[in-house]
Amino acid sequence: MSGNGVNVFYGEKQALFDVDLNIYENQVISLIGPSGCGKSTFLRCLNRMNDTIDVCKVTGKIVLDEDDIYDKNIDVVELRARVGMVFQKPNPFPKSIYENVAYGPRIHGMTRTKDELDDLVTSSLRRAGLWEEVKDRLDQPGTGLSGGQQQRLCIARAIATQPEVLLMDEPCSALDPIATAIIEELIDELRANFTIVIVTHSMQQAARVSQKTAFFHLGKLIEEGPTDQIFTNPINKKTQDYITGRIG
Ligand SMILES: Nc1ncnc2c1ncn2[C@@H]1O[C@H](COP(=O)(O)OP(=O)(O)OP(=O)(O)O)[C@@H](O)[C@H]1O
Repeated sequence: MSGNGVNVFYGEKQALFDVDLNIYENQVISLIGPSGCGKSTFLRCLNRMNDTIDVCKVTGKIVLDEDDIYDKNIDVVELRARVGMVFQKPNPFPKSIYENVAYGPRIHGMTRTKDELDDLVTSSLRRAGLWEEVKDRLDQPGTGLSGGQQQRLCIARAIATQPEVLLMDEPCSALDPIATAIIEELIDELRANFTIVIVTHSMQQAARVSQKTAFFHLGKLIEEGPTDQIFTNPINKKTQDYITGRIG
């Protein structure tokens, strides 16, 4: 997936300026930068989540495989199945654990029989590292799980539609250190099957989970590259200032 010359405006205010970024398959890329620099705005462009904000206008081109995702013929519901999203605060539906995961495959007609749907729910919960903890209570409400379990349920829900790309907007910010460590391990495992874009405020987290890192500042993509290089040998002075704590 890639963004080319992406600009985003909220009314008169421009939030992103001419961003070019390639997102490579089966890698985790972290978007980092000080508060308000446009990380979440860019993330939300990738599955047209910004469409839900009236005053928001996106220009430029974002391509998934060969498809321009802002083309008028793109079905946005289908796009969001191909580019799934996990939010900052776990937000399971007020439904059973099973139904949370079965919802997407059902509305997208991905399975033909109940057995197939059961298999998909099971495999999604397994991949999200939650199966062992919930297999005996699939009919209980998702909202009854712990915060970390709820976030893994949301990950299971997002991967149940077999997306190509998974977007994560500060997925651990509402979690304790143990739940965070579990999610970070999971992100590393999921990389085998999905491309992951994660917004994080934690440079330690970016260093732990991602192969690529992109640094944003005041709406501009300042620098991107292999995570090791960004954190040990950044080219741009602004990146250096950020990673050493001088800005942000
Ligand atoms: N719905 C909105 N309406 C108007 N302006 C917005 C909206 N969402 C974001 N902005 C503005 O766009 C800019 C970028 O915001 P964005 O949330 O993308 O930054 P961020 O880097 O993700 O910040 P944070 O780390 O604090 O979440 C900010 O100036 C913000 O105030």
